[in-house]
Amino acid sequence: MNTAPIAVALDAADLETAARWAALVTPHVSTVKVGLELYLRYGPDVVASVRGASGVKVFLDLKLHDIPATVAGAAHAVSRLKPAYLTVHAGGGAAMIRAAVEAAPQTKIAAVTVLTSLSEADLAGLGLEGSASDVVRRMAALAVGAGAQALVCSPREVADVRAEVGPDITLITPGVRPAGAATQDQARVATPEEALAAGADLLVIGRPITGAPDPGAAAAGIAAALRRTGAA
Ligand SMILES: O=c1ccn([C@@H]2O[C@H](COP(=O)(O)O)[C@@H](O)[C@H]2O)c(=O)[nH]1
Repeated sequence: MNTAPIAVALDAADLETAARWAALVTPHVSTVKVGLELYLRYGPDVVASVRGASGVKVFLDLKLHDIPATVAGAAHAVSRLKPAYLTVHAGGGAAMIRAAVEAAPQTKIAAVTVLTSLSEADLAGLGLEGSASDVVRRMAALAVGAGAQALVCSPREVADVRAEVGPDITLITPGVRPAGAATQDQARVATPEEALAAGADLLVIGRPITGAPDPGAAAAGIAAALRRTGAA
């Protein structure tokens, strides 16, 4: 069966839970995502634990942000884990992004443009000029110019970003919530169907799946809804 273009965020407090969630969702989704909490608790071994025998793609969401030499070293260090994607913050600048790209040639470097937890008011508070879409598009152009092969943005900007960077860049969208689901700490959100229709390639979905009584059934339900609507 074809899996849905979803990366399930395995934001668990312990490795057993993360590995169990991964085993439950991998029949239905293309990718599982390891974030800072899990990686900092358990280190590199976490990747093999969630990958299991299924061969599911692993998205390493470490959001590297440091001087270019340090990011190059970190990207090189984790590239042996063979993640499909590794995140860096676009705000680290072009030289930093390029350093990551050169240090991990087998991994798609995904630049986080503007965190999906930030609202338009937050951006103004940070002194960033323009709408969220303006800021995201500026970050996207800079990151792609530095060699990033993927971008992380909210589903609300994805159509504008696609117009900015063209068809060859993988657009990844957290901030995805099925209709009626709680937004929690996400500020710029849309439904899975809206995100794909706007041009997203990979939807990051965490708590709406992992917080469900049966994460496997929740992932299967979202995947089936996307197939029904023709979105995936
Ligand atoms: O801008 C960003 C970048 C990364 N994330 C990560 O995605 C998941 C979202 O989880 P939900 O439970 O679906 O909110 C989480 O791991 C974040 O670290 C993001 O949300 N926004």
